[in-house]
Amino acid sequence: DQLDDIKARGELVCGTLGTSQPFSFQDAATRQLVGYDVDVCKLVADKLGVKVNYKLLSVAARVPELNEGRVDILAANLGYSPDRAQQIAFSHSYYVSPQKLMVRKDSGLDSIEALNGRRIGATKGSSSEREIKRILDKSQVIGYGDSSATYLALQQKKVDAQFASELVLVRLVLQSPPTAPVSVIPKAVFDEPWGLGVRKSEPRFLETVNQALDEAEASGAAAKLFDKWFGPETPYKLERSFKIGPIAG
Ligand SMILES: NC(=O)CC[C@H](N)C(=O)O
Repeated sequence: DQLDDIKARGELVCGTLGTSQPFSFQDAATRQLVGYDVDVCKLVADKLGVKVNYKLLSVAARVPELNEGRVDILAANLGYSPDRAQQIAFSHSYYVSPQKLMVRKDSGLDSIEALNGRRIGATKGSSSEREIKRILDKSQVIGYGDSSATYLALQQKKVDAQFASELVLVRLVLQSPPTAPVSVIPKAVFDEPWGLGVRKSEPRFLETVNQALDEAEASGAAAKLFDKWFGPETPYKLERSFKIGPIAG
């Protein structure tokens, strides 16, 4: 099975985004791929005693690349949703993402309810795109290739709001200060657990992945990784509000 294959090969092929600071991105100084998703995948490789080979994927390509066997595992901002869980298996959750709406300040739109019936931009193929259609069911949801393209559409007034993970939104504003000032509506639309993705046909591999995550939780290594990427020394200054564990499906 896949677990034996990976060990024999000596390499875990991990699909990640590569464009999503602080989850997976190129370090400006070293040019290395770094981030929380990158480190979490490395925990799994270490448990298996193999090296990791990262493959960069778009948001929409993640599930097909996994199911067609071109990567072993996804560590790619992958949010749990019931319909996605029909297609792939999720590991225990290693991050919980508040999902938020960002608007232009001059729009006067300042609540989740005010956006129902408006145009909302989200990344094509993301759980954000799918879920916001369901929750704000009077809205027109427009999909863009990635979060930067959606952000541009918000700036250009092609959409009234952008829906994404809080840190994706924070990062967009830090990276390219808006020409039109924006604000994030403080109340989360929902909290999305993120997991590693594996093929449904590989329960033994999934079991080992979960062991690696659970061991990192028990040893404190997972909390350390959280602090490294999101803690007081980072621009985000977040406190860890979750523990690694099974996703309540
Ligand atoms: N833009 C993104 O990073 C998309 C991530 C989103 N949480 C998803 O799983 O689809």
